[in-house]
Amino acid sequence: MKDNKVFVITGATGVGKTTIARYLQENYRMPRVITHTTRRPREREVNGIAYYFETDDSFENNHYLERVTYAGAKYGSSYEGLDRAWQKSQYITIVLDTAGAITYAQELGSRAIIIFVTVTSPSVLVDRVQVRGDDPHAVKQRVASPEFLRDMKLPQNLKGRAYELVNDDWSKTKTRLDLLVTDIMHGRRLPKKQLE
Ligand SMILES: Nc1ncnc2c1ncn2[C@@H]1O[C@H](COP(=O)(O)OP(=O)(O)OP(=O)(O)O)[C@@H](O)[C@H]1O
Ligand SMILES: Nc1nc2c(ncn2[C@@H]2O[C@H](COP(=O)(O)O)[C@@H](O)[C@H]2O)c(=O)[nH]1
Repeated sequence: MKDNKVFVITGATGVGKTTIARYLQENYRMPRVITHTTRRPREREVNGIAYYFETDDSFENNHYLERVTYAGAKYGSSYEGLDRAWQKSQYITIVLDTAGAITYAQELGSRAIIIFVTVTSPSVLVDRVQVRGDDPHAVKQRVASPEFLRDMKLPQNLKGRAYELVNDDWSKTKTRLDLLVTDIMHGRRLPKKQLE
């Protein structure tokens, strides 16, 4: 049986999780697990690509490995979504909040490679999501949520378990990702610390 792995990319809003998942998809052909949410689509977000957008009722029709509430909306990753992605590739990605990342670490053990993404100066995050085109009202609500503040810091349960990646400079981030992915694909273990 193939040694399936999922790269779990976690951290606060705007740190660059989705950008990292896209990079791994484009450069390493890693499919991203599409998760489910009840929040409204942002401009340019397409159903079945960004998320499966659900109503409160339809959200309940899936079988979730984990589910959370984040800034007032429901989010969940289904067993089916994970298996669909693993059918396409041994290495896949998923973008989760830190509560979801903790569950993945507990449930999947060494099959889950956890990457905790941060930035040195949190003030850049609002600028980044505004540049992305998020609705200013939604941004205000998001940065006031307890989940946003929580996800700025590596949770205790992930200390010594997650790779920490500072995404201030995109070209450095790509180099760090390339080194990590190559090591994982060759079965080499890096010590769990900040990726340099
Ligand atoms: N290193 C970087 N420097 C500057 N801008 C960046 C960098 N990395 C990502 N960005 C930009 O920041 C914005 C937010 O990135 P992204 O959507 O990947 O964040 P996210 O962590 O997935 O956010 P969310 O959790 O809200 O979906 C995007 O416009 C992206 O292009
Ligand atoms: N635990 C889970 N977290 C998820 C899932 N899908 C997305 N997310 C995370 O939620 C926040 C908010 O996302 P946004 O797209 O509204 O900005 C972010 O941290 C995502 O990574 C999921 O299925 N489970």
